[in-house]
Amino acid sequence: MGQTLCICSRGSITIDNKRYYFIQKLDEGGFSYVDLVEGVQDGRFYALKRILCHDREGRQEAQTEVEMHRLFSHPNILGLAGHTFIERGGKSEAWILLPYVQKGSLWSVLEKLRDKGSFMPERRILKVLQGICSGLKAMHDRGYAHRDLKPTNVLLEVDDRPLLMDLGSMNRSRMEVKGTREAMTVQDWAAQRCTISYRAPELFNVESHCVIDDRTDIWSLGCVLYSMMFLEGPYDMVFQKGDSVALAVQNPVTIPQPCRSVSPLASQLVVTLQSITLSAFKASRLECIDSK
Ligand SMILES: Nc1ncnc2c1ncn2[C@@H]1O[C@H](COP(=O)(O)OP(=O)(O)OP(=O)(O)O)[C@@H](O)[C@H]1O
Repeated sequence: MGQTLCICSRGSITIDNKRYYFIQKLDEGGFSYVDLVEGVQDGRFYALKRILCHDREGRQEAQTEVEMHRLFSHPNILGLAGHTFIERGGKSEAWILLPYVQKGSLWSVLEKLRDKGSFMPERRILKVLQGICSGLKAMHDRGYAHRDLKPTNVLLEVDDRPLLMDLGSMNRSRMEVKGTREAMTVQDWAAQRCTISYRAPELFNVESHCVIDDRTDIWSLGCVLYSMMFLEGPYDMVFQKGDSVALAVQNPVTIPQPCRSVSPLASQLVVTLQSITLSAFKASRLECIDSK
């Protein structure tokens, strides 16, 4: 995979000896451009994610993203259709070819509901949540964490089957931090790679002796569930107002009142998910203090 590529004049590209026509731009992420392309042989649509790698580290990160897609063959994790690296003017660009998911991201679905003054029925929320949990579990079972779970990183198939995507921040779920320097490295990495309003508390101020694990994803999962229930993330407003998210995540999450359309059980679930991770985080801090 990733051996050959040519860019032809009629707006087509070749990856692994297969030709694809450029159709249109799809979206832009923080690290990439995403275009819609069509396979000449199979007539299928694909999303071509292009990541500009500024240095060797950037290239390695893109390579890791490719490997993470390859590692999983799961109904709730986006697969890989092909990839290549191209070199241009001393810089390299990673081209990651992914199956195109027409309905788009969970976030775009939530935005449309909000614009219509509508909401997501609880049954639908639970179905999507179950799929997300299943994809996350597959990652955690193999010793990896997603680290950037959020509604823009979940694609929805027409039947609402969620697909976890943007695997560029994934790494081994257990990170043992030994000393201030390592703590700063993890904290700086999290500041770049884990979206602030879905970032777990332990990644804001990384302790100098601690273990970071896959509970960071469970925190983000709680935020995603909250977004499905209230059509905005629990810390979106805090961030938009310019207040400190790092501070806000230390306190219990607030449920908008009056709490429309969701049962007390569902609101309790979001609070529980987050309090589990927050208390685990506080307990691990106490262990750190004790062991010093
Ligand atoms: N396979 C796909 N099918 C449909 N749309 C896609 C696909 N892949 C990406 N997109 C669209 O492109 C957007 C950006 O993709 P992606 O999140 O992978 O980029 P990114 O640069 O890593 O973004 P960020 O780091 O800002 O989350 C997605 O939110 C989605 O709207």
